[in-house]
Amino acid sequence: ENEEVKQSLVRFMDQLAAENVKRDQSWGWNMTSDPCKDKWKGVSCDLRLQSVKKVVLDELNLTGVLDIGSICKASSLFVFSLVKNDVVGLISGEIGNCKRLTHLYLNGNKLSGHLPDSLTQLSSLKRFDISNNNFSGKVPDLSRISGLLTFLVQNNQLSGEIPKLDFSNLMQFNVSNNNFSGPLPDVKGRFSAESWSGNPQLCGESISKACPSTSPSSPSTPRSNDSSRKLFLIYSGYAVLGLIILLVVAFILVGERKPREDKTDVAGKGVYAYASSIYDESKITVHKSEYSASSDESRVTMSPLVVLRSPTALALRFEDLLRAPAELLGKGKHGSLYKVTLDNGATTLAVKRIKDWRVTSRDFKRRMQRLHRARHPNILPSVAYYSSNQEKLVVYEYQPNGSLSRLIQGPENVEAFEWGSRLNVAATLAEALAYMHEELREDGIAHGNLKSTNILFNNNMDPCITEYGLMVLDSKDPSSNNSQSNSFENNDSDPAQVFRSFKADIYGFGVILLELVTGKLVTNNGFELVQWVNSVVREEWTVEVFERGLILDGASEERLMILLQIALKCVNPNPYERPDINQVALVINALKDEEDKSSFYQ
Ligand SMILES: Nc1ncnc2c1ncn2[C@@H]1O[C@H](COP(=O)(O)OP(=O)(O)OP(=O)(O)O)[C@@H](O)[C@H]1O
Repeated sequence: ENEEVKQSLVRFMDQLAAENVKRDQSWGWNMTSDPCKDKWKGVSCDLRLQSVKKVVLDELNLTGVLDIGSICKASSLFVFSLVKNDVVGLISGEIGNCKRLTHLYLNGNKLSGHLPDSLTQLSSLKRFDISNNNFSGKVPDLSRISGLLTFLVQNNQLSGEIPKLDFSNLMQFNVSNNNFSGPLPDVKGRFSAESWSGNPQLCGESISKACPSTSPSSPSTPRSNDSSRKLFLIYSGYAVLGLIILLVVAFILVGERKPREDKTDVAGKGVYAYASSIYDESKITVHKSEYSASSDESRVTMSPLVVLRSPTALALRFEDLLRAPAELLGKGKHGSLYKVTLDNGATTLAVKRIKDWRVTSRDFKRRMQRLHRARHPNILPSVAYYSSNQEKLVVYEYQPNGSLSRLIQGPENVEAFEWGSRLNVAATLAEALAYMHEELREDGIAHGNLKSTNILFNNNMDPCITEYGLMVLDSKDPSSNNSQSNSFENNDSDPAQVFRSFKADIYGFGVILLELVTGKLVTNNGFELVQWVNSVVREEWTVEVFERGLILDGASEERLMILLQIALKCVNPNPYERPDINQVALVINALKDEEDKSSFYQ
């Protein structure tokens, strides 16, 4: 860390009034030592970048005030935890510097005062726990933090309406025992009544308390008021009617004078307006490009693109997509992938053209809409899709930071992929897959083609699973325990087929784990890698399996071995013997916690 950051960190610790804590030589947090090299108390670093990654100061009897602006000077901070101390106040400072902060745990202190507005700037935040403190006032609008998984603020004195949040990914939520008031947000009973309890002024269906009617009419209103309101309504009715007639006449006159405008030119109308307007039209005309339909004509007629979310400020249009420069990134068994550049390079998309998917447009659309609703921060959402009888396209945002496959097998000069980060990736992916399996089991939609080229790193370098649900097992293929095919004939409702496709994901995940621990190249759906690992383990040379660099870097052999055992269970040739993803996620997350603890306290 540079001197300025170090100074801020020392200031941060001084504010915590840590003098009542015995600080021995190993404590650090002074200007004469280095947070990373000298392993300051509670500090973990990115070994390659030598930057502070985590600060965990749980249960250390710390008092004083929390100068969050100073700790945020370490802009590479991911995790900040100050659980169960006696800290009383919060100085908000430049909290926005903590751009990469994903975990903020302040629970179990005596923190009071208002929450700073700058919290809204923590756009990477996933876990937020300030429960069991004395915070008061309103919670700032956090609805733009789209990846929030945990929001725990119970046992404070917070007030105002229930804060604005993006509820779509939230898994843990509790606002109980505060002074919140007003109606509950519409979250369809996803959280138990206890999560809201202890807020006497809250109302809503989920807590069986009707909200007071907002209608202004009341029996005690004087009669004269009533009649004047009636008169006002009558006159406004006439005025609106007059205005409508005027507009219709003006519209007809203008229509007669002007030549007909291009129907599809609706840029600026907003993506959703555009999507629905073209969706209602039965057909639009587009120019053929390299990755458009296989017809030889230069102009072909197609059904429209359905836009789910737009990565650009303007509406995403199919014509633009087809006309834009496209670069072929890959041509596999299941289709091709193109990098498409729009708006003179301002927007880059990845367009997957799926080969031979025999699914009706109706079923495809239903599947894509269902996938769109099951959102998770580590699952890359599709931006748009297109379906005709000959063609299925799915559009994603282009992720410039490469895939997991590239990171594992990349040349020596790409950044070292250390053991802690590998375990982190494994735990994140397991959690994301567990979430999707839970959400989509009833619909029978598994990933279908889980492999390390389909794990991409987003702008925060968080791993994201892409192409979820775009492949389906071929029930007629006897070797389909782990091979995928698009011979899809709406088998989502066949329980045996659904079972096998979910278990094929477990196999795919097992191969990814093997890649992470061995650092070896995968070919043929990982079949050779699985064979090789099994043969080495059979000969009891298990340690030889692990990538040498990991052991040399001091990765825990015990934890490597546990991860290997999980991987081998996942790639069991018998799908019935493969574990459930929830069990897998649980064990890997426990491993990760252990790893985190050992690196915090070593
Ligand atoms: N949204 C994206 N942004 C950036 N790169 C991507 C994106 N989606 C895929 N890629 C990368 O593009 C390359 C080609 O993708 P493609 O999907 O064709 O490969 P594949 O996953 O090996 O094949 P298939 O999915 O047909 O089995 C892969 O290296 C993949 O990591």
